[in-house]
Amino acid sequence: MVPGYREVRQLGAGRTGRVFLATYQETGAYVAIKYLNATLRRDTEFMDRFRSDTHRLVEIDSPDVVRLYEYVETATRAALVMELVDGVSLRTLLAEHGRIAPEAALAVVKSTLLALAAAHERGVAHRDVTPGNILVQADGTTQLTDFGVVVHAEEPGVPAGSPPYMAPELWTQGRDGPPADVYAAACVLFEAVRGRPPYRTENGDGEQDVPALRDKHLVEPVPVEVAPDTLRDLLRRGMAKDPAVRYASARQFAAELEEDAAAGYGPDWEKRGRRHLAELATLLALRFPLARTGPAPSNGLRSRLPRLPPQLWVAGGAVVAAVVAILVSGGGVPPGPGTILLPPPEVRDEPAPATTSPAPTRSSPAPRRTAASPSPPATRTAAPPSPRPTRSGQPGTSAPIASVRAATILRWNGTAGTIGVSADGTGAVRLRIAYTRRDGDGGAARTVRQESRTLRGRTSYTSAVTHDPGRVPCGELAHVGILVMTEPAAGNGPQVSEVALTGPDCPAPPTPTATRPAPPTTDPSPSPSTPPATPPSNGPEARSSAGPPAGGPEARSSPDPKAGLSTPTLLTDSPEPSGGSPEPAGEAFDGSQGPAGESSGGVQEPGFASPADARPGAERSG
Ligand SMILES: Nc1ncnc2c1ncn2[C@@H]1O[C@H](COP(=O)(O)OP(=O)(O)OP(=O)(O)O)[C@@H](O)[C@H]1O
Repeated sequence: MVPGYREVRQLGAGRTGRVFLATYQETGAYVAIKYLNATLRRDTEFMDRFRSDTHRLVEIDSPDVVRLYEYVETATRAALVMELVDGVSLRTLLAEHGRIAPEAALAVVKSTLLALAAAHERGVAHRDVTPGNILVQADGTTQLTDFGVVVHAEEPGVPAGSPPYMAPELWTQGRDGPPADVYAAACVLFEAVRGRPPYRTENGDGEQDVPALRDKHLVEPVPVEVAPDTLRDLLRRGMAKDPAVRYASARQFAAELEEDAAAGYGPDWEKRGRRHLAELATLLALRFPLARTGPAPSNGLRSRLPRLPPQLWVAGGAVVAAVVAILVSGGGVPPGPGTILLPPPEVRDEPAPATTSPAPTRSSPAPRRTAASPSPPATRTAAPPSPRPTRSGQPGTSAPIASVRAATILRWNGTAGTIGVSADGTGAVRLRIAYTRRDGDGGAARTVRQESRTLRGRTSYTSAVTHDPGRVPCGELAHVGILVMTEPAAGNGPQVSEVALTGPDCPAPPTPTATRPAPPTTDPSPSPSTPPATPPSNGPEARSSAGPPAGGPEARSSPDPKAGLSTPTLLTDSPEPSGGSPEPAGEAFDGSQGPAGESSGGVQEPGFASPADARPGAERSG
């Protein structure tokens, strides 16, 4: 383990190394640490270039780039300590949801291009722009990671990179650089709206036929005809075979994308795109690094297993057993000559952001240090950084906002529940709630309803929710879930809870020997007109409970026939030490509660697509 950090668990492994969730011991802040694999470490040409890139990468302070805090190299390890992004990769999102709406694709690629521009302007190329290196957070913002970490394909003579995204000049001259990054970003734009990269060649075993793929990149026209009209020019120029015909820079591409997107989808295209991404990402919230972990410990690591639903609650994918082991410690990285210590994670107090439009600026890193000793630099002594810098990214909100410490599902039984929110200030907090249903034991969860509420004027809120879970057929099982997130994002991340409701017993089949009609019986299944929130005594029964992934009291499910009778109102409030705010209610509904995808007052933001809208065939084309 890198000195000064404590490993929590492995987040994943790819072709270039393994990534761990870790905490910075001194402050408890979460970070992600990537260990480069041995093949890369043995490649001296790669290492020389990479080392020099890291010196420039550590200086990039852009909301679109995953911040590099430290690069630590010893004789046996090379580790990148990075900002932890509590989200999923675009690759995972596309694998689960298929293609995404054009506005969402444009929003991702705009952010990616701005990230590339920030790096290019410092003389660093990414070299491997793929959906796997774009991380999507619960608020729909995205960040680009893995700059310069690129491997050679298995085939001899194939340049380093990911073949589905490699520009012609890379194939023919091995020329990487900004134009090749622009090409790859355009390929990602195509993939986001089509659900597959622009060129595909698979041999019989489902593996890529790399030489055939090379030929397609070199000669086959860009398949713009299958893309929405608005995107066609962008794809044509972004993926031009000749780098001289391509956009001159990532920044120019971003500017033209912005223009075309506004012309094709209206001025609020980005807001809609981010909301769409936010919804798709939060449906995968149990895959977020912190969903399994809980809030950052203030001092050291809390040694406890996360409380999790027994099954991963995801849409569009198989339900997988979530067996999580927390790895409390890892092998130590022996300090030695050659250790390079770059600036440590930024240490910040966490004032509530003053405005919502730009992402908070991260302070410039401290001057770079080179040290042979593992002792932390002097700048590591201040207060803890936040678990993740809360990016504002709250499109459309203009009221002052608070920073949200935690959102907790205090109670959830499938028809009613209680959500607690604590904030550091009295500014507005948007509470977003999605309700899901999954029938049977397997299957995918689908969002059946979503709502949002604005909380303001207090620092602590308790908000009641009610929900009609729908009918559960006799003898069957339905899993009814609630997903809670806030804007700004809560320090403990999105919260989820799911309960299983069982339908009533099925009536026994009539016996064939009966000679006269049986006396009338009550239909054990609730009729569709049964009031939703008052399940009959033989109605759906909550069979199991699932606690929130982290923090706060566990959501216990118990059948509560009275639950849900009350209108969703609010709220209790913790007294302010200053004597309390004269402000009235802390919660204001900013819309009604309608089925997902329905336009219902202020809840469904214009163009806030439901997951169904994102599925193939639902695209808007120019
Ligand atoms: N800064 C980060 N914050 C949170 N998760 C991260 C971060 N960096 C990487 N991850 C996650 O760690 C996992 C492994 O990442 P890694 O970059 O090693 O593999 P990859 O991108 O899947 O493949 P490749 O190495 O081929 O690029 C992925 O699930 C990725 O989303």
